[in-house]
Amino acid sequence: MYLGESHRRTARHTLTDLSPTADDLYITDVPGKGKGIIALRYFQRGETVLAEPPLFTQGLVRSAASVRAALAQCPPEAQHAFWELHNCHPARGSALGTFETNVLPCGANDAHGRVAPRGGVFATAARLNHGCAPNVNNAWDAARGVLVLRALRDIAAGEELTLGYGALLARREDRRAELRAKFGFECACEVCVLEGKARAASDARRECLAALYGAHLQGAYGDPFDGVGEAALALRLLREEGLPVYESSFCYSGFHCCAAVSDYVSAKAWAVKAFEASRAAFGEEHASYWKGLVANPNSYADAGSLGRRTLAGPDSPLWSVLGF
Ligand SMILES: C[S@@+](CC[C@H](N)C(=O)[O-])C[C@H]1O[C@@H](n2cnc3c(N)ncnc32)[C@H](O)[C@@H]1O
Repeated sequence: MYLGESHRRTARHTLTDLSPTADDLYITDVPGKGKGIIALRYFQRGETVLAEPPLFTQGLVRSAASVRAALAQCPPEAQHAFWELHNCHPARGSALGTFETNVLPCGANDAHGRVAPRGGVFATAARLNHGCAPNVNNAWDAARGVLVLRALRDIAAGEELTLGYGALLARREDRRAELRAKFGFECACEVCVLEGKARAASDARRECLAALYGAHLQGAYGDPFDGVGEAALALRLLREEGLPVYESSFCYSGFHCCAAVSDYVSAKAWAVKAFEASRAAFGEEHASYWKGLVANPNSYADAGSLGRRTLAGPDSPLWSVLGF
């Protein structure tokens, strides 16, 4: 959502009443979504948008009693902030329902089934609405004990910040069904409101991405040339769908295939792209793995494991010529 100049002025007018918790963001009503967070300035891709400590955290096994006990240890203003939050699970009671509506991982949740050992509730980040083409990503900074939100792409002043709550590589009906079941809402994001041919094209791209993601996660590339071509195709589809959060995973496939056939020029180009995507989504520290491979792609464990061939980097014109 991009708010025009007049909306921004109106929104700024309400700012004084809403006491923003960060100078560059503010929380306000967003049509059809309850409250949401609006960027008050331009954020560059990879920039930290918010770093916030939790009000309190809980382990994976939690109950209304454990939430209430943790809350009782919090200062009164934190308790007040918690009770102000949305509860989309009223059947689970006010304490547990509010916690489960707003919890974000304090650790890594990933595609390999790793689940963060704790979850926390954050006064500002809890106001992030879901988007099927999210513009921020969340990562837990264990050293500082804060949740960090980073811009996945450039964000304009006046844009709403959105996070992916569920599986994004799925058709609209499947995404909506998951969000309805888990959070009780009909997604009103800019991808879900597409109709006709635009919606069919989006569904087809996401279905193709889901198939590629599943195969590449298992290293099922087939021939290395096909693996690199599929990775290039995936990057194009991700660009068209506004899904940069998956870029580094596909860059890994491109890198792996090129390094395996000793094409270190192309491997390096994939590693550079993976580094940039990983840093934007997860931060410099997380991306350090790629820094080493940019400098020395031949230090990769599977480097040179297949016969020598020349493939191509992610931005090679070859891929569009060949229809990838
Ligand atoms: C974690 S809260 C987000 C902040 C919330 N809007 C509020 O007012 O505090 C999750 C709830 O926000 C609403 N929501 C989030 N994303 C939405 C979307 N894309 N479309 C419609 N409602 C959404 C739903 O009511 C959902 O249960």
